[in-house]
Amino acid sequence: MATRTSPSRSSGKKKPTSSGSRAQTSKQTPPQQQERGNLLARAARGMWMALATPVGGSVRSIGTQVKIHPDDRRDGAGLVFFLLAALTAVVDWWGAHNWDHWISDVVHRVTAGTFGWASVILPLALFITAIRYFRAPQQHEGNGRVAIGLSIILAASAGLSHLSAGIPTINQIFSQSQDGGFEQMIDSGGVLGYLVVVPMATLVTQYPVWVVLTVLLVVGLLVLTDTPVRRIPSRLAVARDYIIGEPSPRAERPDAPRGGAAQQENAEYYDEAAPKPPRPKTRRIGRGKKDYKTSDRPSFFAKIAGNDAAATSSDTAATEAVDTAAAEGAYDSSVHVEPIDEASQLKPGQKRPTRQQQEIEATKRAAGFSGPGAQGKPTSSSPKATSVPEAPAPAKDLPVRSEQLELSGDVTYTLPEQSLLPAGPPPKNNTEANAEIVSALDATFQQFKVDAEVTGFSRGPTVTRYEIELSPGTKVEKVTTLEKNIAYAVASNEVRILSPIPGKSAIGIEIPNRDKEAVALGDVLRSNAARKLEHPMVMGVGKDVEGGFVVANLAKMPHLLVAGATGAGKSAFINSMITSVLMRSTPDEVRMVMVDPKRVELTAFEGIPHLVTPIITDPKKAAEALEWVCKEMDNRYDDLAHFGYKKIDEFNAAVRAGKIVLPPDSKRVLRPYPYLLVIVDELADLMMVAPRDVEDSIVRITQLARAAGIHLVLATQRPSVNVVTGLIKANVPSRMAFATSSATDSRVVLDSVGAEKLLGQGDALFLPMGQSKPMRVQGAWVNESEVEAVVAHVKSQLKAQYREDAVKAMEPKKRHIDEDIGEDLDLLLAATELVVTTQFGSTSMLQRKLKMGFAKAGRIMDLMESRGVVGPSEGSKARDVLVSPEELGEVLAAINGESGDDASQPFDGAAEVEPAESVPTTAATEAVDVPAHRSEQESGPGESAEDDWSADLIARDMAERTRDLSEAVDYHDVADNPTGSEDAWALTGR
Ligand SMILES: Nc1ncnc2c1ncn2[C@@H]1O[C@H](COP(=O)(O)OP(=O)(O)OP(=O)(O)O)[C@@H](O)[C@H]1O
Repeated sequence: MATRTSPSRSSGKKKPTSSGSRAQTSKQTPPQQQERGNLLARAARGMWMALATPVGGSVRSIGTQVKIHPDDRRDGAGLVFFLLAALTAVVDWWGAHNWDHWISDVVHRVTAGTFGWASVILPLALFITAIRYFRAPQQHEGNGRVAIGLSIILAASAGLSHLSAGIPTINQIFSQSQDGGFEQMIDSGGVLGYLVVVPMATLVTQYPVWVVLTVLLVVGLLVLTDTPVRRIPSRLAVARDYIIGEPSPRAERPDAPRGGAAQQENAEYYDEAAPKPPRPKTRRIGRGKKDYKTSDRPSFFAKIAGNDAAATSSDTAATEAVDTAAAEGAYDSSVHVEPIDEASQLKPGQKRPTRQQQEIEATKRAAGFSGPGAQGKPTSSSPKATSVPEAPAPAKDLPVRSEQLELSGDVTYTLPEQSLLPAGPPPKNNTEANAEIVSALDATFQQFKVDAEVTGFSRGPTVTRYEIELSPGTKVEKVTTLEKNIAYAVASNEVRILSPIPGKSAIGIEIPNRDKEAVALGDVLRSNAARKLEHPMVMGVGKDVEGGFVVANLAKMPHLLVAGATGAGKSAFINSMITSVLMRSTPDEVRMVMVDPKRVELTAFEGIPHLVTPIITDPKKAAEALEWVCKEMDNRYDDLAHFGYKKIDEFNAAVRAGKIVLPPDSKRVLRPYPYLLVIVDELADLMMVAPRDVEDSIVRITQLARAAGIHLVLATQRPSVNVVTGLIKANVPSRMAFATSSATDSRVVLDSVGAEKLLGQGDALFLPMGQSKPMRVQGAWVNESEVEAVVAHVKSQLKAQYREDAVKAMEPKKRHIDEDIGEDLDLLLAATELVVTTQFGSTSMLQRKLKMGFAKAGRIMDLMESRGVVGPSEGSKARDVLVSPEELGEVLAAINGESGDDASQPFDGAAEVEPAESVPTTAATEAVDVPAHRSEQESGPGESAEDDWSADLIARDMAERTRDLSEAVDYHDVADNPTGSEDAWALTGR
């Protein structure tokens, strides 16, 4: 029944249902249509890109191959301009407008109607634009220049065409027949020509207009080709040489004297703050090698076509000289921050923010405000951005450093051009988001009846620091206790309060920008701060909270710890660091060892000539590499001691000056030592494999290597005390903390809280050696295509020549395993470790712990006896253990056949060693003696040695953290922090 009634019921409701479904259908129609529309648009776009991508690829492969990261490509737009160029060329150059076809007619009327006779240059302009889109879409500055140059040329040409046609006016044009009028427009300067000429011609006579437009045309050409007026003769010479196919004689004068004409010409590229005019730094490396010369030919043609790198090198290749000024004095301290005001002109003791204060005062005066220092309660005034972030410098060469190493051989090594690192977008100064925050802060102060006001702010790329001034008699704590309310008012939980801002009688409130900006590495390296430094180890760090550029000298740090949670920006920082060094140093000045256990972060740098060994990805080999670095350090020290120098820079200077005289029978050729930069991208991976060896090597290197020119950069995403041990920390004085996952991690890196509140993506606290408080910076960013371009340039100059001894040091060691051990090596190692660490020589313990039978345990015990690990059997009693835990590593190496000539010998030191008096009891003590050679294989399956080891480390970690926490509480008490919050920014630095 139910089955029968059901259809009737449904039929009874058929009408409404169907209408309902219709209604539903009609309701769904717009989204469906929209979706279909989206799909169609996506499909069309996909097809267009499928066409455009191969065209773009082909254009990029012509001449000097250009590599551009897929994210940066603009092939779609490039193809549009390319097709437009082709269409206008067919119509306006090859007379297709006479074909009597509506398409050619429309195109001709649009182009010639707009530009008149100047439409003949339109295809060229469109073609140049297309090429820029294909080959240099990321060079915003260059593209802007080309667009401006082309616009000026088109406007001036249209104007000149209109002049030459006798300046027809609108009346004349339209007084004739309809067609005739438009034809006259086409035959003169088009609409554009009319608009350019007629206003001028009504004011003055024709002749000055001719002059103005001709000058404008020349200016357009100069802008397009990026040619300063002074360089016109040299550019013309290059153009002539290019046309007649002769190399420019200017490029072939590597010994051109300093300060020569060419150099002076270059000087105009630099602002006055730059210490020296730019020249490409060229070095000669490797005897008998091919002579690499920068070709002068591409020049301005290359500039237009988007190959600015080649063009700039050709501009500057005219000069090469060997600088002789000595090093040390010219070098800098470790960190330089580009002041955003005229700090350099301040008198000693004068406070830096004078200009800011003046500005604020001016603002206040304008608003009728008398400040708290003057008359009590502040009235409202509109705060201004107290600093104007520095605009990025143009992409030009850096000045050549005064110290150039005298290198042997015939290879001319040219540093990468600055244009390989394009400029970033100009910094924002004062945005709507800032104004909103200012009013939110003021409202909060009013709400809580605090006599304070926002008097200004300095905007950095990631955060803005708002400056708060208090009325006399208002406690600072009234503002600092409002931290949570301020965070609520500005809808951000990342608020930090600095009380006071160092060097100012003002409280700083740092609030993240809603409209953040990236900091391009190119801009940092072209900043005045970087230009002033000549050291090859100077790196672009980023920008500080006030928008000033921060650069640092890695050699002065002298070792750096980089830490932060995953995704916080460590790898980006390391990429920027290596790229900075590649931009500024030849392989003979800086050599590098790169350890990349993650295997992906540093691969882009594989094969660069600065490398001493191929990039090391195996953590075990990395431990060996660190040992090699220790040996290299020892060798350098031997030389320093032998020749009586204290520092490698002094030794190098003496070698270059020929002051070091070798004994007559010596065959050695003395050469300056390059700086050695050792980069470890994940320290934790190394510490897992061989904690003691790695720690030992790092501590040795960090303690001594500075004078030997060896510098370590250690990065880790696990800044816990078992990775960054107390010893490592004590010897690595400079720190770069990206966002950490906890305040404890922040304390491990910086000895203070603060890093856990960073925003990620390059936001960092930088604590260079000797500074008491960390500085907040936004790390410099270099994208993959920029890295690729720099690496390609460097590799094109020279192939990597790895150091044989370094490569050999990492080859697996030959092992001489005793025959009587046979297959039982792993068991013997595990048993030795067990017996020595427990100091208990019992066969039944071996049976239990290592899960082996009685016969096997007896045999292993005999093997240990024959190697002096345990004494002879004493019946049912446990055997004496003759090796102390301190000697375990040595014994294991001997059994493992790793100790060279003595490998096959039984360990014979045991007899002289007193058995350890007691087994270490506390976790912390045990952890110190944890053997370096444990592995899963070596430990028994039931009670894994790895587990023991982890437990030890956890115990150590706990101990350290407890100590840190207690210190934190002490510090907190001392620091008069009424908020009771350990996280207050006021406490972040010591
Ligand atoms: N300086 C920066 N400017 C802008 N964005 C950045 C910056 N640094 C990092 N980022 C962004 O953050 C992402 C993660 O950065 P990065 O790979 O360097 O992190 P990480 O700390 O090395 O992480 P992991 O330890 O997992 O490798 C980058 O892909 C990038 O989008």
